[in-house]
Formats: sequence, C-alpha cells, structure tokens
Amino acid sequence: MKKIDVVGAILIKDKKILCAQRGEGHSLAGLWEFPGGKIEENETPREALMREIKEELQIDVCVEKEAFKYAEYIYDFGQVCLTTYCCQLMDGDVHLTEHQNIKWLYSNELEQLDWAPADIPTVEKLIKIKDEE
Ligand SMILES: Nc1nc2c([nH]c(=O)n2[C@H]2C[C@H](O)[C@@H](COP(=O)(O)OP(=O)(O)OP(=O)(O)O)O2)c(=O)[nH]1
Repeated sequence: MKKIDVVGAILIKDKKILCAQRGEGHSLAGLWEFPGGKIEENETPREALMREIKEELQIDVCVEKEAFKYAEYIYDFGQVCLTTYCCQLMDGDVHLTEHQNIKWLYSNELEQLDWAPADIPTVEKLIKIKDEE
C-alpha cells in the first residue's frame, strides 16, 4: 500500500477556519479539505505546507504549532497520513489556482461540508475543542 504523507493548514481569520473544495480533475474532486498537499522528498513538513499554500492560494503563511498528527485513511489510491498545522496569514489575498471554492467557517459550521474522509477525525476534534471552550 502506497503511503502518502500530506500536510494541511488550519488557517484561522476572525475565528473562522479556511475550508477548501478540491478541484475537478484531482483525486477526491468536490470534497472539502484543509489546503496543503504531499510532502516532497527534500522537504520538511513545514516547508511543504508553505510551498503548497503559496501554489494553491497565492498567499504567504507562517506555519505555527502542529495541530493534529497522522489522521490516516486508506483510499483506493493509497494510505493518506494527514498532519495539520495552525497557520497565520502573513501576506496576500487568496486567489484559487486548484480549488473550486473556499469557505471561511466557524468551527461549529464545519460539519455542514462534505469532507475528504481522512479529514473527518481532525474536523471532529476542531468542533470538540470549540465546544469545550
Ligand atoms: N491537501 C490536502 N489533501 C488531502 C486532505 N485530506 C485528504 O484526504 N487529502 C488527500 C488528497 C490527495 O490525494 C492528497 C494530497 O495531495 P495533493 O493535494 O498534493 O494532490 P493533488 O490534488 O495535487 O494530486 P492528486 O491527488 O489529484 O494526484 O491527500 C487535506 O485535508 N488536505
């Protein structure tokens, strides 16, 4: 089984979280995710995340603490291991290059979306943290 290490950004602005809908022509098209992507061989997870966010959303982010480690899901194309990081927007306006849509949602609204299966444990934890605040 091919193992695919993926990093995702939990980007928060005004208490809302950026959710991104995967574009047509990609795996899992139409499902929602945290923007990010596969870690390449020569990269640290943080470098990969900054690169992917720049490519996908045309913004610079500062990658802060790891949020949730290794949510795993076995798809027919391989096993995705998703680690998410809290990120801060540093510069730029969001322009979509790969996604078909984005939404900024409060954590209690996240369950409205049809998330990629690997993201569901992370989404549930985000909702739970908020409930406990
Ligand atoms: N970026 C990101 N990818 C995710 C998440 N959840 C999840 O299952 N994935 C999957 C989708 C992809 O198969 C893979 C990430 O790869 P990628 O974003 O670099 O892939 P891609 O669209 O460029 O290419 P492909 O998978 O269509 O070949 O991990 C998530 O929250 N963020």
